[in-house]
Amino acid sequence: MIVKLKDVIKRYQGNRLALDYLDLEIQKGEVVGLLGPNGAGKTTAINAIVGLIDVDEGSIEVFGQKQNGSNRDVRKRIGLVTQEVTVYEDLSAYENLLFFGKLYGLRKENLNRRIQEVAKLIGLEDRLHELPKRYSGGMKRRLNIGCALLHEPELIIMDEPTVGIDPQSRNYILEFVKEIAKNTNTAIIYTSHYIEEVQLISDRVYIIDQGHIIAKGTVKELIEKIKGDQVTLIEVKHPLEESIQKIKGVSGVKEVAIDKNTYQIITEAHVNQLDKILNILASQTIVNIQNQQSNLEDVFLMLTGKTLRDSEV
Ligand SMILES: Nc1ncnc2c1ncn2[C@@H]1O[C@H](COP(=O)(O)OP(=O)(O)OP(=O)(O)O)[C@@H](O)[C@H]1O
Repeated sequence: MIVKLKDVIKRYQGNRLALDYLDLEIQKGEVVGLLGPNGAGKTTAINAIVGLIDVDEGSIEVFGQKQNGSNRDVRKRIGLVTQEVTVYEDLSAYENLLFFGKLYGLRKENLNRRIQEVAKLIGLEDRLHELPKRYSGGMKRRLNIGCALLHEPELIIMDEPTVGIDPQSRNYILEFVKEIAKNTNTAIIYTSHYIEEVQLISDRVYIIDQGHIIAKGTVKELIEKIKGDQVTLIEVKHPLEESIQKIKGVSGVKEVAIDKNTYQIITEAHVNQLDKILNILASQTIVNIQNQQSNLEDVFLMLTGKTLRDSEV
């Protein structure tokens, strides 16, 4: 087992519970997606795994050793990509890689070989001698990730690595995470509040909400949970909060939420209550109605009664 968290509790000032009996396990070679809205506890969980914060209760083992924050051997085997980009803007990309490589104890041929390999992986081999301040946000992000990969860590942790970057860089990152997973035996923890990403790259997914794992399994297993349920999306011009309760009152309706201008409604299979629902929405201008196959977003909605997005702060 690469990582094992059991009943971990973390309280911040004011008794705010960031982790609430959190359990998490990651095996060698697995890509694990940690999916949850902003404030769910993803970063806190990562900081606890890496040993950057102390937790109040529970146990954390990394590479079979108890995590106590001061074990340098454990730190050296982890590649951490934090939410903030931490590259030196006044050093070239090459010099950044050189600097971080040395920090991890790489030397000479080994260091050079790794810089070339990583530069290729992150797609910056042609722009290695430019200053990152001339890069796009996405390129800086890729360089930042590259710096954490040089020492061939056995565990890579990426905290929302695609937030706020261009789609090209985003695809690049997703592709090379998949490539690392395929070609090496590295365990990867990838946090995100983008369902599509997690769905695309994870072997297993943990859904976290309010510091607690509310569901786990492969994407397929999670979707199985609501298999048979129907998901209906009704887009209106001006959705009304009060309609949610009314729709929930229709028999066969399991969960309702509003995402932007769209009511997301999960109903039991073979129950057709569309006419009743449309009656409730009679005073609202309907733009579009569609039925869709269930996805992880719907699993989240079923489990928490809210969409991933409306939990954002
Ligand atoms: N240093 C801190 N002091 C007090 N409260 C904190 C601190 N760090 C996090 N929290 C709180 O703990 C909870 C979990 O935060 P955390 O950053 O782990 O969530 P997250 O899922 O990573 O969200 P995000 O994607 O926004 O970073 C939130 O309620 C947050 O406000």
